[in-house]
Amino acid sequence: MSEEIAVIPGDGIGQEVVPVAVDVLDAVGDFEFVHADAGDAVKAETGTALPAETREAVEAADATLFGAAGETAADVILPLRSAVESFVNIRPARAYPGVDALRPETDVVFLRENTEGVYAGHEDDLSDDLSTLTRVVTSSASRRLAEFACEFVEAGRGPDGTEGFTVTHKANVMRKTDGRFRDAVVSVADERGVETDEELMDAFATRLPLYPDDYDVVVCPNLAGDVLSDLAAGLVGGLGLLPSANVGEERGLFEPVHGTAPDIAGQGVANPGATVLSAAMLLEFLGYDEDGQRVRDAVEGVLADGPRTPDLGGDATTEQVGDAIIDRL
Ligand SMILES: NC(=O)c1ccc[n+]([C@@H]2O[C@H](COP(=O)([O-])OP(=O)(O)OC[C@H]3O[C@@H](n4cnc5c(N)ncnc54)[C@H](O)[C@@H]3O)[C@@H](O)[C@H]2O)c1
Ligand SMILES: CC(C)[C@H](C(=O)O)[C@@H](O)C(=O)O
Repeated sequence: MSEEIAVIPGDGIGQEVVPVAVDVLDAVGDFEFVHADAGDAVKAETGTALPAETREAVEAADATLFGAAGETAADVILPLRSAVESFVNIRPARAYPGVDALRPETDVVFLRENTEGVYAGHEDDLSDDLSTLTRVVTSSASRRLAEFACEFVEAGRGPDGTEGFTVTHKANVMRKTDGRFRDAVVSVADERGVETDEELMDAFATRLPLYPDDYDVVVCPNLAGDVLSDLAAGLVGGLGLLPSANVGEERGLFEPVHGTAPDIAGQGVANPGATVLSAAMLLEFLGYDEDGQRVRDAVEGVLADGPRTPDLGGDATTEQVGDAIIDRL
């Protein structure tokens, strides 16, 4: 292994959890790490939240590990997702043995459209009283996401080797935009013979907590994927456990779903699980499936036996949990 990995801790607990994930990657491989800055602190210092050299480091690297940015998050992570040309954000949410979860049966993977929707829209103040936002949906991006979703389930990458997926949307109201999204996704799945079911996203938000067993892979528009994956985090033990992979044709950016957690930042007690699990996704993206699985097993072992950080009812520090994960490796 000699791949180059760009490492951007960012702000808040990003500075605490990313070093743990780098140590984990270092323990299983021989990577070249290129450190780069982004976020609120670098903006305060230099006037820009995303320096050109950081973007260049991400474009040059084989993969990127990102922590979180604060107020400037949208100015950092959205351009970085596009710097790796990622069209899908994979967000697995599962409960782990030993972790007190609201819904221990939860095992669901969100495949979030990563380029469009309101995130690609233009926001305007048109008067003292009126602000507007446009929403962008193309058949091509929706079809590309659907192709990925089909390949994902065909390759058995979904929970329990599921062979189909759920598509969630609000095409009953946003008939043009979500209608286009829904039609494109369903027609690709039909062409490929992949089974789908559809659910309006408001009903989905009720049904997921009630019947988590009913869902394995969920394909959703960009904003819906953001909100629904956080909802799922609440079912499995919190944001400290949700990793994500922004995947493009050639490059990927891996980040926890959580943000900078200002309420606990600086205390050294953030749960590094989400970021270490993101590093496991990075390893798999680079083709090191066995190492990715080893990391996942180590995290799972520590979650089961402890030590655990306070968000999971323990009293361990980030560093102690990191050391325990590395001991298992
Ligand atoms: N990708 C990103 O960079 C990203 C993502 C989300 C939010 N943000 C930014 O983060 C800042 C804070 O946002 P927020 O408070 O809404 O969301 P958050 O994810 O930072 O925190 C929400 C809650 O979850 C807890 N939490 C999150 N991660 C945790 C971890 N690893 N271990 C233990 N507890 C954890 C926090 O303590 C907090 O109570 C905002 O400025 C927001 O813009 C950035
Ligand atoms: C901070 C924000 C731009 C980001 C998003 O909406 O994608 C965050 O909520 C996330 O889930 O990573």
